[in-house]
Amino acid sequence: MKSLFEGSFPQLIMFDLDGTLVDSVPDLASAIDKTLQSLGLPVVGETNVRLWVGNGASMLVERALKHVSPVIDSSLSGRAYARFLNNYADCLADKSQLYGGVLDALEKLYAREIPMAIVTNKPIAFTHPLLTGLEIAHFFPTVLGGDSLPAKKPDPLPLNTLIEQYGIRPDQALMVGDSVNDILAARAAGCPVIAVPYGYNHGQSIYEAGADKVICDLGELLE
Ligand SMILES: O=C(O)COP(=O)(O)O
Ligand SMILES: [Mg+2]
Repeated sequence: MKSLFEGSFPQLIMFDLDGTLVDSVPDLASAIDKTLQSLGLPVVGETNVRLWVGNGASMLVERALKHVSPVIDSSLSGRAYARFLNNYADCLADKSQLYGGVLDALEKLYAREIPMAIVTNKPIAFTHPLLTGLEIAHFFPTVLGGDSLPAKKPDPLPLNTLIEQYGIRPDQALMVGDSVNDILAARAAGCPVIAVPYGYNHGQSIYEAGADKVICDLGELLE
């Protein structure tokens, strides 16, 4: 990471959440399948949900509905979304787990006093309980969810907002994420971006998505 920052460390690291720090798909898939079942629709399972995460909860529900139902009207969408919100609230930290190496890397970055923030497209109402459930909330004084601001990734607004809040230049911040949305947002904000290949990028390889670097373990951020 130092080579990206000419021998020093970034003054702010903005982490994506789902697919970067946390494998949240098992719980998202449970909530989606419970929602579909309650509407008399077929379930879709984890493998499909893994391809659909990354553009927020309402897009996830829309993608699941499109997969199972030839006709989707706004009433079905509305009911499905409301049920999904309830179902996911009930299970969001049941099976979700930090990826290997994440806790150790966060502890070491925290010990080096590098400010860290969360920039996720997950609704903020789910983000805080998930961070608390995984016992990593204390690392992140600032947390932006997909509905915290008028626009979410790939729009650069959340990143720009944090960069301004911390009073730094875009090239002094670093985005770390698993999807093309993270990379597009970072590019539009003018900040460097490191990607991880183990998360959710809509079934596409992240290696061709234009990150400055791809790392397999967040521990590499300390090298
Ligand atoms: O809810 C989502 O779409 C996932 O969000 P994230 O990958 O931006 O954390
Ligand atoms: Mg992600």
